Amino acid sequence: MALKNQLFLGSFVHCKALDELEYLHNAAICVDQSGTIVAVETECDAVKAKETVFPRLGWGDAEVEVVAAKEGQFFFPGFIDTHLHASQYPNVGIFGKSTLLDWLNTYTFPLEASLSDPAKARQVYTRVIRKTLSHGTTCAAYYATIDVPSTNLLADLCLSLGQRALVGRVCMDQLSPDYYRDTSAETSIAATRASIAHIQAADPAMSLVRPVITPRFAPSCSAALLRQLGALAAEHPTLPIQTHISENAAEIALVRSLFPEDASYAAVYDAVGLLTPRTILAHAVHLTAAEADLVAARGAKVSHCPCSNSALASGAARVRWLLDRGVVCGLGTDVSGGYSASVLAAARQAVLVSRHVSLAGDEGGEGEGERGRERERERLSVEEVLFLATKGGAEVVGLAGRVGGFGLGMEWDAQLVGLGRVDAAGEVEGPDGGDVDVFGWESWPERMAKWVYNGDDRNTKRVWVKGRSVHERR
Ligand SMILES: O=c1[nH]c(=O)c2nc[nH]c2[nH]1
Repeated sequence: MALKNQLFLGSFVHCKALDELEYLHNAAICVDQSGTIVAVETECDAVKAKETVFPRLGWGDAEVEVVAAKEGQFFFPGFIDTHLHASQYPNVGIFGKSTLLDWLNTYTFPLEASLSDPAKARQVYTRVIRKTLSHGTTCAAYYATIDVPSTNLLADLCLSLGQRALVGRVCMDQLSPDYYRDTSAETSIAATRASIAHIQAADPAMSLVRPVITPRFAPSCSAALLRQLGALAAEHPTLPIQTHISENAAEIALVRSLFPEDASYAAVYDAVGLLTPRTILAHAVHLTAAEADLVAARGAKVSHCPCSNSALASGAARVRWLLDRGVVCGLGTDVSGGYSASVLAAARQAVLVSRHVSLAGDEGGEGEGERGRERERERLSVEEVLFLATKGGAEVVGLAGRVGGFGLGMEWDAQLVGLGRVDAAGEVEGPDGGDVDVFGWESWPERMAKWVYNGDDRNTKRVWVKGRSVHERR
């Protein structure tokens, strides 16, 4: 159905810089039928918009749908999940005491293999898209499985349900069970080509869905497969690439033993042309300084996955350290290594993990002088994790300037957030605010902090992607 022009009214909050949110109150944003922001006006209500903005845009009143945020609600850019496995969604929360390598064999490969059943794939993929949309995720970088038809189905479902996505057919030709492995590098490449062709035909302009070249991780790929994937990436210079790196100590030791001629894990990818500005590296928990510098020099990006890194006991990634080295970072839920499909939960965990990082090296006193200042810098703020969840994520998935904020010319990927309002009798008035109680005296930065620490999908009232309404909480 064709979109109408839309006028959004109320409070808008988005990231201006890494540590700075911009608050626009009594504002208006006009979004045209293509889903593009064509006007951002402050101190503007519906009457003023109709009198002064619509004529400028050539809009007649009758053609415009008006969406007004209620008192206390605000529009926020949609979240960008830079790393999750759609095929693992049924396993969220199921990992026992496992760590990465035994978790893959025990929980993950059997589930992923079972999604070659088309009915099961449709069920799981429909649910993960609806679930993530309900949490405000307007763009997701998905891993599917090795199965081409169900990978293609995931892309088709993203298009029909309206979620922006990168969709990757997983490449893996070694070190997994026989029942779940590409039979050779050549079959892996042929299957990947088939999936790329399908997704490109489904959305030729890549307006919503793009294929992404997806070597699972170095241990899953023979040297021949990695080389051929590097060649495929060179042949398709606009396609993104996604993989895992340096998540867990046993995995890093395995990479060292499998690729003894390469100086490091990052060097394995670099040697075959897979470390590029289009590359999304999930985890990056234990990178050495030389590897972080190589990643920065190549312009590759990092998806920080704090829920997964904590759940699978992989370690605490040093986000400030990566940012200081010039590595662009976003947030990933990493379902189902991560136990939640919510980017807000990942943002919250990113704050908490950064506080653990700041304790490393001594017994965690406040710290005096230089070390005390370093400690404080290591701790991420609410503003910073919201940046990672939106603008940072946009850069990670190659959509900087297009989504992640409310600038003129950007696409309207947004969520309407509502918090609980406590009345004079101590009851919550109006719609369900979930765990977030606002008394009315809080500043806006305090409200944002309350949302980050206690918010969930009950606060996500409505979601739009490219101007299309794709979720509404009833
Ligand atoms: O968190 C992770 N999830 C996975 O599915 C995976 N595969 C390789 N390495 C991985 N790490």
